[in-house]
Amino acid sequence: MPLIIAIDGPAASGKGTIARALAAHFGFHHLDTGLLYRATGAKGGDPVLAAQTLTASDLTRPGLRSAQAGQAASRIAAIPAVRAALVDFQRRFAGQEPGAVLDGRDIGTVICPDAAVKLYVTASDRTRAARRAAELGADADTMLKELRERDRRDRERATAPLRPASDAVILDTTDLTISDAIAVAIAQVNRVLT
Ligand SMILES: Nc1ncnc2c1ncn2[C@@H]1O[C@H](COP(=O)(O)OP(=O)(O)OP(=O)(O)O)[C@@H](O)[C@H]1O
Ligand SMILES: Nc1ccn([C@@H]2O[C@H](COP(=O)(O)O)[C@@H](O)[C@H]2O)c(=O)n1
Repeated sequence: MPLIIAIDGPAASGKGTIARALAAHFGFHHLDTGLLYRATGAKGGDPVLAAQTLTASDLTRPGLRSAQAGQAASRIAAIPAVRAALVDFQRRFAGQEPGAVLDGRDIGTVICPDAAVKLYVTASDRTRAARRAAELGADADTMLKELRERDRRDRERATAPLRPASDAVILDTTDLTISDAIAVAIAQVNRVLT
């Protein structure tokens, strides 16, 4: 049985950083599920058709990490048929041996409700905005507005809203360095493995 690690949380909380580090540490596969929504939003046209026909090359389109691509992703992510079109791919990915780490918004609640480890990674919105501003070379106040708007949309949508699974461990990275946050996450997985 593959071991599944589900990592959810709001924008720029450090999910991807932790997910990549866990996958490298344990030799697991990693899927940034946000990229599926970013690529779907960036394709344009009918978003349901875009999700149904998503290809590997769509995931390498330039500009997918931009704030605009994040906003477009969160709009199309509220459409139930878009989400439904992406479920099978994510579940198949999660089923790979020896294990997989998936990060997103609904991994522990909808995609992999039986995941062995569930982390909900968060941080204060100002901290997240400052980190994202530094990453993109953007203004922190603009990023704060963008993150708040996206988080609100993600939390308030009717289908698969952003929320911690009832059995998720909350990992607040506001006052943690990247290496401290990774160490806490590794310890959490080791608790399940031993
Ligand atoms: N504990 C931390 N301390 C300082 N910076 C961090 C920390 N964790 C992550 N970062 C930085 O914050 C930024 C956002 O992190 P990351 O991309 O991992 O977040 P995310 O939750 O995956 O974002 P998104 O929701 O957009 O996919 C990156 O530049 C990353 O290097
Ligand atoms: N499992 C997921 C992952 C992402 N989304 C939506 O995509 C947007 C972009 O995600 P990032 O992780 O790259 O920031 C995000 O704001 C969500 O709207 C999702 O719904 N479910």
